[in-house]
Amino acid sequence: MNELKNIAVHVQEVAEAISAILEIDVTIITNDLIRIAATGKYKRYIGEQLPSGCSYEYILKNKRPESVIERNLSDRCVNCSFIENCSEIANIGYPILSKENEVLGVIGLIAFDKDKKEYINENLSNINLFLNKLSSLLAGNLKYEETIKTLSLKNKEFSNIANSLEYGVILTDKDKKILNYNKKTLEVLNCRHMDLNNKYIFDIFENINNENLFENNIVSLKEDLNVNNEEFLVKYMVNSLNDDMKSYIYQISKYSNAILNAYNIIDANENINFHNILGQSISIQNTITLAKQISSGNSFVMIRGEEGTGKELFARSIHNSSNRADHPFIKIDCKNIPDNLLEAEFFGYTANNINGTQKQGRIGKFELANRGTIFLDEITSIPLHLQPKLLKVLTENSFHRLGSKEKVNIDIRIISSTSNNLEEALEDGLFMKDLYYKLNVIPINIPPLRERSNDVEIIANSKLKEYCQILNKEQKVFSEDLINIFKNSNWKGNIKELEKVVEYLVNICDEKTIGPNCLPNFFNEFYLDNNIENYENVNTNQKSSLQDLTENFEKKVLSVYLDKYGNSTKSKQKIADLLEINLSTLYRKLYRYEII
Ligand SMILES: Nc1ncnc2c1ncn2[C@@H]1O[C@H](COP(=O)(O)OP(=O)(O)OP(=O)(O)O)[C@@H](O)[C@H]1O
Repeated sequence: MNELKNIAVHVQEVAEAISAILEIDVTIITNDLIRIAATGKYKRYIGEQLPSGCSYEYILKNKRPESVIERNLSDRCVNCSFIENCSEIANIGYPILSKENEVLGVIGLIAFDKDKKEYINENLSNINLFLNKLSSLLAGNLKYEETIKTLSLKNKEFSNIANSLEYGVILTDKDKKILNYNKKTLEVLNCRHMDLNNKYIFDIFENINNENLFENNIVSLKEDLNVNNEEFLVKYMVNSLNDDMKSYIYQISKYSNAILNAYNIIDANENINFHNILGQSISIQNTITLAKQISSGNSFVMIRGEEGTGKELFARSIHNSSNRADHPFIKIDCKNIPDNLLEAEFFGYTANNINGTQKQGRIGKFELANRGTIFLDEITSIPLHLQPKLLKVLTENSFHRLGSKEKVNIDIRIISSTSNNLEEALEDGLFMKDLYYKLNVIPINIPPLRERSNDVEIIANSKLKEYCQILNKEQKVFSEDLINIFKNSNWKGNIKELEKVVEYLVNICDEKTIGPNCLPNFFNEFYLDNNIENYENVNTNQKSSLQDLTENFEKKVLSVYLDKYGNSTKSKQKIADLLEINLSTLYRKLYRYEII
């Protein structure tokens, strides 16, 4: 589309102005020979195409002004398809050129009688000068129009971006007077337009710090806006061309939401559920059934089990199956947070001003978990002095942030866990009995892996599949021998440990079938230490002679040593030495058990 058409109204005004000054008819055409403005006779032809071969075509082509003073003598008119009907006796045309020297159209002055023809003829150079100025003016207007349109589009784009943001954005001038804000601002601050219009940023926030650019300021609202007593994270940026041309952008989010979002990003909790808990053994199936049964209630749950048995997995599954699932699941690692920091971790603290130094407040995990679940991991590590406070909070469903007198009401479900001997801690007075009763409403015990060796194969194979995918390796399988070793291992670290061994094997074993030869040394040692001498593994229900059992055990010992030290003659000599038998005795036994 020709750009002049975008400013057609303005072009017509220019045409009228020229005509009024020079008292000559004016027409303005585009570079595709469409008349977009005209005065006098030609006004009714606005919008129509000019005849082909007309004198303006030359101007468009040559980008130079032209004048036709003697129509019938001019070679500019001989090719014109309208020549027979044309009543013009003289004209002058001036090209409208852009800054880039592109021709946009032509301004034409037309004489229909002798007087006007003479006027043109006598004032040719002055008229040209005048038209030159007008042509530049029109081209300039076009640029201006384009700039305005681009700016309006940009403005729209920025305002749409600002309105799609998840946080509030306030724009102020250099004196911090509010100029604009996005829709989210009203929602985040829970206020109305009238609370922000014609206000300064200091009229909105209580203790906004103007020094810390780009830093998050924790601020609260001024008293009259302060409905929910919430705190906000405010970050601000300066836009500046010079000292006078300066504005500020304030990015505002609710403090609790900001922290919670950060948790949600770090903590990919939402997909974990009971279907993630593997195992067919009766003991784990019973545990899952119980956990499912109690998940919908609000009663506190205490999960007990050795290290790595899946306590957290159960806790998350319970939360995600409960009607709290849409609210946070927040884990507090009681064992790894120093005693003196645990209380602040639980309940948070308020901003204070010590020795003139502003200390920012911090929201506690109990506040963050409101309406959700707190998973208190390893509760026996909660220091004695904190236990009565915790009991009080859980009884009253409210607490105070450290340094604050204000009560914060909460609605949370506690799932606690321990892998320690809690009875011993109770006996020794290291854990308050009342707190224990409060937390232990529904006890869930997770059996260790060694008591459900049938689950080992399922879990090992499932983790193998998972790690092959994670580590981008071809799908591998475990050999039967390796599965047997796994089944007979002690797994002190339970599933967590099995998982690590599987991860190790996927990393280092290149073969498709992973056998015992890939096992790490530490595993062999662990296995030897814990299993060969582990007589608990003897199946007492099976009817076997002592000789059979002994031979079985002997075969197992020899296999494990062969796996560990290898099958070469030198290795066999080493095994014989270690087991304090002759090399020939070792060979005899290997042949007998068919493991050579
Ligand atoms: N039954 C199970 N099926 C599949 N994976 C499991 C199972 N139990 C535990 N896991 C996995 O084992 C690892 C350890 O589980 P989790 O952290 O829940 O155990 P934990 O008892 O809380 O451990 P810790 O005592 O070290 O805190 C996790 O990767 C978890 O997904």
